[in-house]
Amino acid sequence: MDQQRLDSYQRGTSRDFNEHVLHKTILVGDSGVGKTSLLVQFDQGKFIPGSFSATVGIGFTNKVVTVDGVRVKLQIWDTAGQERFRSVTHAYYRDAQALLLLYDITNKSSFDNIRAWLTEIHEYAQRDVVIMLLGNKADVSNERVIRSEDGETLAREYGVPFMETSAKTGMNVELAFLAIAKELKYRALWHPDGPRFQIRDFVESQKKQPSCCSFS
Ligand SMILES: Nc1nc2c(ncn2[C@@H]2O[C@H](COP(=O)(O)OP(=O)(O)OP(=O)(O)O)[C@@H](O)[C@H]2O)c(=O)[nH]1
Repeated sequence: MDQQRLDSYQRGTSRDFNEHVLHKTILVGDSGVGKTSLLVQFDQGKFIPGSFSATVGIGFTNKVVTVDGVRVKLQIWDTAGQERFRSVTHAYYRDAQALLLLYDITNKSSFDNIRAWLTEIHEYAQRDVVIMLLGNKADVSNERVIRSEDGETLAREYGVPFMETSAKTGMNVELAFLAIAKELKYRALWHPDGPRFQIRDFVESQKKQPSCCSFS
């Protein structure tokens, strides 16, 4: 991009915002938390139970999200949760603009490992990367072992937005990517006189809670 176009792009007056910018977004979290399923639900609007073998290494899907009339191109990378692929996935953190960090609400160790994931993210990713915490499998209420409040408390501690999702029912799946796209668009078109956008407030105002929570 030449300087003039870069300036107009940064002022938010460029018409080719979507044409030039691919926003790299990465899905991370323990093996089996539902990263591939979440991406398939977002990309294809469907859930195929038990159909995916564990992700090997890393792969990506491009998806355009329309935010306030602007098309934001997300390049969403699905990483392998298994420990043995960790050195491969670290290399991808560096130029990521957003990270969706997942745990499984029916699996305590996937939640306990979130702190270790955040330590890795802080070590390998850019300092200003957008991070969102997602408690997935919110549809499985009878096997829930992590309360929604626990996810909220952890997210507050790290200053990141949080919501529960279900790759099965689609609950909050689009919202998670929309919120990321909105934040990235806001940053790219930031202008001191422009409207402010707070991703955490947006998520809090939009997110749906699971219809039934038998766990207490
Ligand atoms: N009920 C329910 N099952 C889910 C949900 N998301 C994923 N699953 C199931 O959980 C299992 C693991 O899902 P994957 O999407 O392969 O998990 P992953 O995080 O990509 O796993 P790795 O590739 O090993 O890192 C599969 O059997 C999915 O069908 C969900 O929201 N609800």
